[in-house]
Amino acid sequence: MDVLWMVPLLLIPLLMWTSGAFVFYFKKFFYVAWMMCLALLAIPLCILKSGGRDVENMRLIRSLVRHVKYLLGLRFEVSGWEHLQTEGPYVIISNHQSSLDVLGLMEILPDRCTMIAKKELIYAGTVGLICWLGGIVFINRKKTSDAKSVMADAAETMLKDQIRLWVFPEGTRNQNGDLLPFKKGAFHLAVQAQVPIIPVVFSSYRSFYLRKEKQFKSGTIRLKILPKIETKGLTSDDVSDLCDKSFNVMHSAFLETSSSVPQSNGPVSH
Ligand SMILES: CCCCC/C=C\C/C=C\CCCCCCCC(=O)SCCNC(=O)CCNC(=O)[C@H](O)C(C)(C)COP(=O)(O)OP(=O)(O)OC[C@H]1O[C@@H](n2cnc3c(N)ncnc32)[C@H](O)[C@@H]1OP(=O)(O)O
Ligand SMILES: CCCCCCCC/C=C\CCCCCCCC(=O)OC[C@@H](O)COP(=O)(O)O
Repeated sequence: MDVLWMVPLLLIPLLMWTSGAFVFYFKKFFYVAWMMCLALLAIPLCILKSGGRDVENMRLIRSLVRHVKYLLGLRFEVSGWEHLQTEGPYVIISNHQSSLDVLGLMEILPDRCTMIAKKELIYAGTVGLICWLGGIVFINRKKTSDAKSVMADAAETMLKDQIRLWVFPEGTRNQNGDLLPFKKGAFHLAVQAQVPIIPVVFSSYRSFYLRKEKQFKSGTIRLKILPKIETKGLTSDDVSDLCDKSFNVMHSAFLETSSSVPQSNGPVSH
């Protein structure tokens, strides 16, 4: 009789373990904690290697992050590698569903490529510091004039230092099953630097990751690299059309890749 009260005590952890919500919180916590630890390891290595803030640090960051997908049960299927075989600077644009996008980004990140990110990211502990060391360009989304001026400087730096920049033109994370309308910054940047745009599409995460429903299963992400869009000879008057054209090709690719993503059921093989 005395031991009967222990049954719920044993059952509760068992139920939590098998419940989707427990797995969701566990995986999210693990992801953040692991990235923080990796960043802690990367900080001294980057400082020793490059002496401080340098886009070359992204090589080391990329190699340290690549295994994380296995720990979370995620698999990437990449197509269109040939479109990244472009010399010199360019702007990569991609959709943005979650902080998990960093894993896909690191799968295909070309050399000398860094990102544009919201300035709040710099306060994310060791991750913030590693972002700064990796040369990430921080913008204040609430002050368009500041963001524009930082991006104008970035256009000059791209050309001077032969740097590629990755921008999330939706301007925020979005998991509504579609793309948000694009902000214009990435297109002004490409036109100002007169460099091509390479669109990249992540298929929908909804088959394995649902933030509101607290679901985080194993799953497959299709990463489609699309043909470059030239900006040579374009001016600021062409930015709206360029933005619409980029949105349309990415929207079609998003719908196409998302409809054919394999459903996730338990662990995946790699
Ligand atoms: C080893 C262990 C490591 C562990 C850690 C692992 C990894 C770390 C490393 C990497 C991690 C990287 C992760 C990065 C993720 C970051 C994701 C983000 O932060 S997304 C959010 C930030 N990004 C953006 O917001 C970019 C997109 N936004 C824009 O481009 C915006 O346009 C804007 C510049 C912010 C302005 O915003 P606004 O809301 O005002 O947008 P509009 O587009 O409507 O523009 C208004 C108006 O201004 C004109 N405009 C816009 N930009 C420019 C410009 N550059 N020059 C000139 N004019 C500009 C625009 O045309 C509009 O005018 P009009 O209406 O007349 O056309
Ligand atoms: C002092 C400690 C603070 C802890 C903060 C934890 C930080 C997260 C740590 C690890 C996560 C892995 C790396 C992620 C970088 C992801 C960046 C990202 O995706 O930012 C969100 C931003 O694009 C859009 O934000 P909004 O949805 O517009 O707002």
